[in-house]
Amino acid sequence: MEKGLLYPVTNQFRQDQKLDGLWDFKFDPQAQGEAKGWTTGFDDPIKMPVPASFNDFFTDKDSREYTGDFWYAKKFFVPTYMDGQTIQLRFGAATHRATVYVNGQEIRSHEGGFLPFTADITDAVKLGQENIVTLKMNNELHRDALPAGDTATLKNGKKMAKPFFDFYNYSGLNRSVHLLAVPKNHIYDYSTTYDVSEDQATVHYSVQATDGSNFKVSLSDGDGKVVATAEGQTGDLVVKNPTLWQVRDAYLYTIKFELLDAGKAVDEYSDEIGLRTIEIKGHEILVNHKSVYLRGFGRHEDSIYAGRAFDLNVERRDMNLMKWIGANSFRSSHYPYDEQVYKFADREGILITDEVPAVGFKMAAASFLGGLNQSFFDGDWIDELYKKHIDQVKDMIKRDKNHPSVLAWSLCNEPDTSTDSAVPYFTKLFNDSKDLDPEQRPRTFTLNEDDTFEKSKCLKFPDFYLLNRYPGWYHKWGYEISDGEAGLRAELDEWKNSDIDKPIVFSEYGADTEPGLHKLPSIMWSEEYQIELLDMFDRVFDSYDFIRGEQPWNLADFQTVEGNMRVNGNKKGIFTRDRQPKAAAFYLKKRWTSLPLDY
Ligand SMILES: CCCN1C[C@@H](O)[C@H](O)[C@@H](C(=O)O)C1
Repeated sequence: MEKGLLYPVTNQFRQDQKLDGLWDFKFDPQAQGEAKGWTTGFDDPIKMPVPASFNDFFTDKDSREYTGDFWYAKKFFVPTYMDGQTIQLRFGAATHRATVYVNGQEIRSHEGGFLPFTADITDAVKLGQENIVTLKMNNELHRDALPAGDTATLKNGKKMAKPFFDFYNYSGLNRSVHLLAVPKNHIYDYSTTYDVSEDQATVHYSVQATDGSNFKVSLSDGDGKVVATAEGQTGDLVVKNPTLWQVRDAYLYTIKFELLDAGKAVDEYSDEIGLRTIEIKGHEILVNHKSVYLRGFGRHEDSIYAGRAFDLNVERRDMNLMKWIGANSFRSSHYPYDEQVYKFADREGILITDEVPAVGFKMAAASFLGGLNQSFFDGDWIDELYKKHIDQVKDMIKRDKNHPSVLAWSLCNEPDTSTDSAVPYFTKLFNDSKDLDPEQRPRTFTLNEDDTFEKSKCLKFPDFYLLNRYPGWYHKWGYEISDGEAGLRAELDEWKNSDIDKPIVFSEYGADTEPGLHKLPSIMWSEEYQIELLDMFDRVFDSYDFIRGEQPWNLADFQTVEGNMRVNGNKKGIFTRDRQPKAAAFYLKKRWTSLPLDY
C-alpha cells in the first residue's frame, strides 16, 4: 500500500517534471537482465514511446504477444537546486509489475498495473549530473494476481498470456512518469467529507504531512476568491450559499493546504474539489439528496497504436461523446483509469463507479478460453490473491477518494458468488474495505448471469447491485430474443418480490456490431440488431422502478485476445474504436436526452 498518492503539482515548494517521451526498451525472455547488468542500461535498445503499451507498435507476432520480463531505461538530469529536497520518481502505471533501479541501485518493486507508485531516489541520484533509471517489468498473468489469468508456455518455449478476462493484455509504462522534488517535510495526503444544504456547505478536511501538524487551509471559489479558511490538521470550512457540484452541472472549488514550521510555510498542496454528497436510500442513488438515474457506459482505456495507455486526445473525445449522447456516468471497467480521467469527470459532472482490476475471478471466464470447472475461490491461490486484491482496493481509494466524480467503488467484476467459498472471501473484503473511504461511498461488484437473485450467495454485501446480463447475445439470441426478455423479466420479478431494498444498475448488456452491416429484418452483428437489443432492455428497465441505471457495454469497440468469438476485438461499442457513432448511438441519444436528470 502506498503512503500517499497525491497527484503531482509544481508550486513554490515543489517541482513536477514529466519524463515522457522515448525510452530505451528491450525484451528479456531469458530473465537475465540483472545478470547482464541491464540495471544501468543496455545495448541495442528499441526506442519506445512512454506512456504507451508496447504491443501494437510491432510488426511481428512474437513481439506483439510477448509475455515475460522486459526492460525500460531513461537518462535524466537532476539539477543542483533540488539539493536538500526529497527526490522521487512517480510511475502512473507499470503493467503488471516492476522493479525500479536508479544508477544500478535497486530502489523498490511494485505489483499491480493500473495504479501509481512512488520511488524515493534521494539517496541514489547524483545532483548536477545525468542519472539513469531502469525498470525490470513483467506482464505475465497468474491466478494469484490482478487481473486473473494464466501464462502458458508453448512447445516452442515462448510464453503466452491466457487472460480470464475479455480485454487485451496490453503491457508497458501505460501512464506518465514524473520526476518530483518535494520538501523533506511535505504534505502526502488529505481527505474531505461534506455536509451540504441549499444555503450552506461544510467541508470537513483532514491533512497529513511527514512531520508536523500546523496547517493553514483555505477554500477558493471558481473565481479564485477565498470563501473560507481554517487552521490545523483537521477542521471545517463553512461556505455560505455554496455552488454545489451537480451531475452534468459541475462546479469546482480549490482547497489549499499550507504546512507551517515555526509559523512559516514550508510546503503547499492545492487541489480542485466539488461540494456534494452521495447517498443510497432505499432504491435511490442520491447526489445532494436528489435522486439520480445513471445512464452511461462500461468503458476501457483502449485506443489504436498506444493500446491501454492514457491518451489525452482520446479522453477529450470520449468525454465529448458522453456529453453528446446524454450520459452522466461510467464504470472504470475493469481497472482504475488514469487520474486525468477523473479530473475530466470532475469538470464535466460525470459520475464514476471506480473499479479495481479484480477481474477474471470466475472459472467460467477461464472456460471462455477453455479454462477450468471449479470455483475460483476454492483455489490454493486465494490467500496470495487476497493480499494483492485488498492492497489495490486500498490504493484505488487512497488515490481517487477526493474526486467529486467518484460515486462508488466496484471491488470486483463478475466474481464467482454462487459458491460457498465466495462468502468468506467477500466477508473479509467488505470488512477490510469498509473504513477506507472517509466519505463512506457505496461499495459494490458486478454480478453476471450465473449470479442471479436465486443463485448468488453474496447479495448481502453490495450497497447497490451492478448486473451484467446478456440475453440476446450470449444466450436467447437473434429471433429467440423474446425468450431472452421473458427470462430477464422473470429474474427481475424475483428481485421485485424480494425484501431487497437497494438500487439495481445494469452495468453491462449489449451486442457485438460490425459498423456498416445493415440487414432488414435484422440479423445479429447488424447495426439494426444492436438497437433492437438495446430497445428490449430499455422496455424492461422502464418496467421496474428499482432499476436506477443503464450502462450498456461498451462506449467503444476495444481490443481483446484473438479468438473465434472476436473479430479484431470486441465490437459491442456504441462507437467504433476510432470513436465514430454506430446507429445505436443516435438511438441512445434520443432516449437519454429525453430523460430529466433525476429520472
Ligand atoms: C460474462 C460477460 C461479462 N462481460 C465482461 C466484459 O469484460 C466482456 O467484454 C463482455 C463481453 O463479452 O462483451 C462480457
